[in-house]
Amino acid sequence: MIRAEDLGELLLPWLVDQRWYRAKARGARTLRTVSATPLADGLQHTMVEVDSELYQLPLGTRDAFADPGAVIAVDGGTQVYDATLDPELMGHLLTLIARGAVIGGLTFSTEPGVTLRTGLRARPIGVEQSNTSIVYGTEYILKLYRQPDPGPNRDVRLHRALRSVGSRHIAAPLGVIAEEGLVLGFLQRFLPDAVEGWATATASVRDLLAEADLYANEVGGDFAGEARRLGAAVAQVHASLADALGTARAGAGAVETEVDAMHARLDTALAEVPDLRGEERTIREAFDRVRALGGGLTVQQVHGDLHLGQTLRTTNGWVLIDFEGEPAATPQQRRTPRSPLVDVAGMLRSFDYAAFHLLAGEEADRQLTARAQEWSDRNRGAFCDGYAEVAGDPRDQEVLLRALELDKAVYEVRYEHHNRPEWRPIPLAAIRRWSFL
Ligand SMILES: Nc1ncnc2c1ncn2[C@@H]1O[C@H](COP(=O)(O)OP(=O)(O)O)[C@@H](O)[C@H]1O
Ligand SMILES: O=P(O)(O)O[C@H]1O[C@H](CO)[C@@H](O[C@H]2O[C@H](CO)[C@@H](O)[C@H](O)[C@H]2O)[C@H](O)[C@H]1O
Repeated sequence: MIRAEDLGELLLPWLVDQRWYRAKARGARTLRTVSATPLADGLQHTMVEVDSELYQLPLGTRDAFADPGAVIAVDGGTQVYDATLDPELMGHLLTLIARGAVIGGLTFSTEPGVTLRTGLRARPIGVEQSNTSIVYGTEYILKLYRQPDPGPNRDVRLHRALRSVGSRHIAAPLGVIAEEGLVLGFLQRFLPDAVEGWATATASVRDLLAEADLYANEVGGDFAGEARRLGAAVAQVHASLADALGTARAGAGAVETEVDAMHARLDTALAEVPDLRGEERTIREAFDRVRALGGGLTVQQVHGDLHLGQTLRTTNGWVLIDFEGEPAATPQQRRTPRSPLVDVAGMLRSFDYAAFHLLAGEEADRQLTARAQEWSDRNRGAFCDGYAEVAGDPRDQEVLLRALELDKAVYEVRYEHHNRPEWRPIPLAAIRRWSFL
């Protein structure tokens, strides 16, 4: 058995370097192996506690692993590495799910009625992610939650709920890996023809910025039709979630709690990012206007962390992925029903990101800024039009929508500050633009 403690000195800096390691700013000091389960020759499933937070770490061991860059440590002449990078070892996981295996405390299961094909070539998806996903052939994708949530897994629960009412806008859930009630892995249908919404949207922005003399509706890569269809798809997902899991009326007390939470998130962001201070008053006023709405709000389960990177355009329309909810929220907060406008606000912010990301860090150019603004307005509008074709027009709830967008932008300023400082000007500039309205 490999004990993470024995690899401590090498494992800790490696962990802090991983995109999925959440407490980057704090670093990592202590390490404890919580469970170590051999799953196959050279594959050990490991749960470790890093400074009292639980992480999932499948470890591989070989005399010499093909990718020397992936090696974490050498233990008595054997290389120890991140097993998610080893196609053969990841192939075992699919076999275990297909068989419904139980090994130690780990259970592998398929969803009712699902029969899996095994022996498919496994490959890591290879994009920067919060978790780690492995693709099997062109058929399945397995997400391994790096920091699994205690209690019911929201991603799995919401996918099952959407599946139960026949939603066309998700990738079908196929199987689960769990340990003592903790969901560690989620297998879904892979959509091989899918293109990320972020990629298609930003290609369209590039087209526009390259065409000095054409308007957004005249360039080849106009995105407004897609933005409208995406708006309709998001509204349909909201309707399906309401069908499957119900809606509720959040009374005045719950609205107060929501507004207080926005202020608290702003307090945290202000303490970490002083650049926000100039905008504090405008943001707080926008939050407080929500208190005056009275009458309460209709709330339900929503996506919770919706942006263009969580949308896939397939030949059959738009699909939403990753229903874990906002990474910075606690599991309890993520489970609390919220207004569907939370997702609308997330998408509207994302159109603004797509429009302005090419200009971040550049000397302000009035012409390019105006073009980016044109793209943003056109596509934000089209998204709301599409949403309104299926449900109420989100723009009719202007006060709430504005507060939620600002709340999201504050979250983004903090997110970028810690993860991509060069992108921090994108949400900051958006907040400043609103400040001058
Ligand atoms: N069903 C799927 N079919 C095709 N690609 C997918 C599918 N699910 C996820 N992806 C790809 O994997 C990436 C990461 O998936 P996601 O669920 O967002 O993981 P994470 O929680 O790690 O961010 C997505 O951005 C998308 O490119
Ligand atoms: O890792 P997740 O997908 O759960 O979400 C986190 O990372 C996102 C960045 O990948 C971040 O999204 C922000 O950047 C996007 C462009 O890369 C943009 O489309 C989003 O609108 C913007 O919020 C997300 O906020 C964060 O939770």
